[in-house]
Amino acid sequence: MSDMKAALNAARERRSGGDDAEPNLNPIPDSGSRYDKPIVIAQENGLPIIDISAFLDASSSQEARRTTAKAINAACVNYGFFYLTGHGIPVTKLDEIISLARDFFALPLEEKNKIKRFDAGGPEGGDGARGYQGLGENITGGLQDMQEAIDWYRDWPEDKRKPGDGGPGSVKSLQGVNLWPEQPQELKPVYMDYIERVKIVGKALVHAMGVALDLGSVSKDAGNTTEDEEVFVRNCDHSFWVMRMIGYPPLTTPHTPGTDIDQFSCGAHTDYGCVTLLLTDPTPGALQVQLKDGTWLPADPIPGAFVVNIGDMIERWTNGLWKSTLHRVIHRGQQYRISVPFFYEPNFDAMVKPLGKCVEGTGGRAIYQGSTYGEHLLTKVFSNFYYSKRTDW
Ligand SMILES: N=C(N)NCCCC[C@H](N)C(=O)O
Ligand SMILES: O=C(O)CCC(=O)C(=O)O
Ligand SMILES: [Fe+2]
Repeated sequence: MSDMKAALNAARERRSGGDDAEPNLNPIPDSGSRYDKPIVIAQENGLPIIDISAFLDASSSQEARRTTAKAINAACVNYGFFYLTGHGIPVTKLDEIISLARDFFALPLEEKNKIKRFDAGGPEGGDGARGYQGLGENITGGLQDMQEAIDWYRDWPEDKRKPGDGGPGSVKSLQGVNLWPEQPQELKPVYMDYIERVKIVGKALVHAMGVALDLGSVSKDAGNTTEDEEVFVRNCDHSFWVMRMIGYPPLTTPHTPGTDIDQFSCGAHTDYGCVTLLLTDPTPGALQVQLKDGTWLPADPIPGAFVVNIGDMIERWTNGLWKSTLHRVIHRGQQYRISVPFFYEPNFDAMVKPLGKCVEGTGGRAIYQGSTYGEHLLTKVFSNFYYSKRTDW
């Protein structure tokens, strides 16, 4: 932990413009636009590439949809991860998202802290989950992640507040409104527009997943009205989405082969809900995905494509047929890395339990109990922050 602390302090020092400040704190990659190359449509030895356009275009044929759905099923059974193309969001828009994030993180800490996440010192005091989190504030697997970030969630309107006392696991931290930076000025309108577009892609994707599981063939005669290919679409019709804008300074401690890695940009974890649509800058070698044999595969960005992975709720709905895959970030590159995952999630109150069709297909026994997405999210949120007043770290 002391190495980690030293590294965090060194990074803070550099970013606050200490004596040995490096001039190139937050450089824009000099490779030009990341979208100046043609979109790759197939690749060897990597994650599969899925084109989602058949589920976005109302006039596409059943056959085209079936083909896409089959590819999704194979990708989800084998990896839980894939690249997504054909999403219809212009590359100029994606470039703008990354460059505005870069501009925000390059601001002085004092400016970023104007929208700091409310930290009352721990679960007992109640805390806010929305807003800016500085280096060292995020925890994964008990270790501090070398990253800073902003989290935005679906709005939680005042008149829909649930009673919450701010006690352990309280829903209070997720209620309220988002905190938006004043600088750069265009960030809020550009990101709000992006959220609307990426939600459409998320909806198409969970629709395709219902088709991929062949849920349309579930018999309604057997009194089953809750399982059909739109089951995920319905459970996400008020998606409690999360958007996270992350900045990663390069890790500072070299790793000795043969020893445990003790510093991560983001430690190994699974995502919590339905599908994550991840947009990153072109930095290679940072995001790694765990394969079934336990080895780690780099999931390097493909220009114009999202990296998509399924979350814990899809694993639960499919009774483990599709796994919510472990992934991690180890960024030892030269430049400051940006990523913007959009988590398209179920409704906060969606009850998630294994689908009958999936239970049948996985040996006949449900391996998960039912609970709501909100309950799952709350347990995660509270183990994710370094609380200022906790002393047991
Ligand atoms: N909504 C999501 N997935 N947010 C990002 C999760 C990063 C890992 C987290 N600290 C953990 O330990 O789960
Ligand atoms: O930065 C990345 O590439 C992935 C981040 C991630 O997995 C997460 O925030 O859940
Ligand atoms: Fe993740």
